[in-house]
This record gives sequence, structure tokens and C-alpha cells, in this order.
Amino acid sequence: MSSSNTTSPSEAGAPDAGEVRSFPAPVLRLRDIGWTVGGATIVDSVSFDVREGEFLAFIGPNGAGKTSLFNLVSGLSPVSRGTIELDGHDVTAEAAYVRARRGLGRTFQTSSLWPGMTVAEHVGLAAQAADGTSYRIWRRADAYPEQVDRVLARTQLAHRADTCADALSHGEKRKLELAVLLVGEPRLMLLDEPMAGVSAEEVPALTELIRSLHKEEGRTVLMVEHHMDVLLDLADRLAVMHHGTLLALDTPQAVMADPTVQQAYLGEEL
Ligand SMILES: Nc1ncnc2c1ncn2[C@@H]1O[C@H](COP(=O)(O)OP(=O)(O)OP(=O)(O)O)[C@@H](O)[C@H]1O
Repeated sequence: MSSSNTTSPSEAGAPDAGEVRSFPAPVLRLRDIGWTVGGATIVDSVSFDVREGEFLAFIGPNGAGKTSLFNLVSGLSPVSRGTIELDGHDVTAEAAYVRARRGLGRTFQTSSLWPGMTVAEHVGLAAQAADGTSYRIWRRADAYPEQVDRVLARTQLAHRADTCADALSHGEKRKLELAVLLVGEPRLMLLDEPMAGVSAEEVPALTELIRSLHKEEGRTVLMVEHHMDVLLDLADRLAVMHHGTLLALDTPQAVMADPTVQQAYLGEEL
């Protein structure tokens, strides 16, 4: 990933006074992003940069526009205005699959698994799709055993390789969605509520997996999540969405102390 450009310290964060630091170019840059559908503005004038290796978490009340923003960034919905850059390339008009080839991967809030397909078959199919040979009918989805083994070991699902998705626990289903995502080796991962539906006992293991994908493998992560304890544990910065706008974007501690943010939740526990 290119890191030849630099972002000024005042833009990028809060280094100590007088400290000379260079920052990598933003992996992702949003400028004045908006999405209007059926006359309703769902996402309104959102701008921010994400640096390589950063973990940026999104919170906000239901319907605030978090998933819609992820749809715009990943290319599932076209923006109504504004620009999106990935690694310095303007991808605003690019389709989702082109952004995926540039290293952007995402998971969805609701399960995207096939109930009757095994864990290994899911990953094999993802490997086939990532290989770009899915149109070759002689190249079978079980033709990627090493890739499947590697990804299943990485997501602690090797012992469930032959289990159908509908027999998995919620936590295992979320891990399988991450496994499918990891086949494409995304450098920028958009995770939409990866803890949704997961039992309290399974949250710590899933949290550790996401932490290692970020910390050990250096992937940049954007994550929507309602589990505040998980976010405070993982996030470098916290973004608050409210009525489609970016209400706050700062360190988790600063955001939690922000009276405007407190008011937006109107007494809801953050
Ligand atoms: N395709 C669409 N057409 C019209 N309205 C939409 C569409 N997609 C989303 N919306 C509306 O946009 C608003 C924001 O939805 P979105 O799913 O982005 O919110 P969210 O912050 O992710 O909420 P949650 O935390 O509940 O998942 C909601 O009022 C939703 O009904």
C-alpha cells in the first residue's frame, strides 16, 4: 500500500506538541458524501479520512445511517454526491467488485450464509470467486484445499469444516462470514455488527479474532457495533452517526465525554 503522501498531524490526530511525525496517506478518504433516496436524505455531508492500520468504530441510534454509509463506501449504493478515495484513487464511480479487488471487503449485519452448505464449501466458493475463474465450470470450489485450510485455521473453524452453516452457533456463523471475507485478503475491512445475535459467551473469542486481524495482520477496520465494551476495547477512534450526519469523530474517551453525543442518545446508555 502506498504511503508516500502524508497527512498533517492536525488532520490526522493529536501528537504531542513539537513532535515530528509523518502519517501514512489515508487508505480511505470521504469528502462530503451524501445519499438521497425517494426524497429522503439518509446520509448527509459525511467527510473523514482513515489511516492505514486504523480501527474506526461507528455508533449511533437505530436508523442513523451507519449501514447506508457502509453501502456507499463499499459501492453497493451509488452516492448522490461527494467523493470516495481508496489508496488515493477516486473510486466514487467504481462498482463494488472493483473496490473489492482494490482490497476492500465487507460483512453484513444479517447473515449471508447458505444453510445447507458446509463451512469448507463456503470458503471454497469464496476462493473460487476470488480466483476470478468461477466461469470455468471445470475449476471446482473444492480445488482450493490449502486456502480453505489456512482460512479455517485462522478463524478457529477447522473442526467445523464439514458442518453445514445452519448447524453452527451464532458466533461460529459470524466467524464463517469473516472466513469468507478473509479469502480475498482485504486490507480494508468493513464489519457491520459482527457481534449481532452472538451469545455473551462467544463475544470474547470473536473480539479477539477481530483484534488479531487488526493488530497482528495490520488490517484497517471500520466496524459498526452496538456492544460499546467491545468498541472501547478495539477502536482507535469512534465515529457517531446521527440522522445521517457525522456528529462526532474522535478518540473513544473524547467522544464518550462529548455532551452533544450524550444528548443525541437522549439518556440511552452509550
Ligand atoms: N434503500 C432504502 N430506501 C429508503 N430508505 C432506506 C433505504 N435503506 C435505508 N433506508 C433508511 O435509511 C435510514 C438509515 O438506515 P440504516 O440501516 O443505514 O441505519 P443504521 O444506522 O445502520 O441502523 P441500525 O443500527 O438499526 O442498523 C433508515 O431510516 C432506513 O429506513
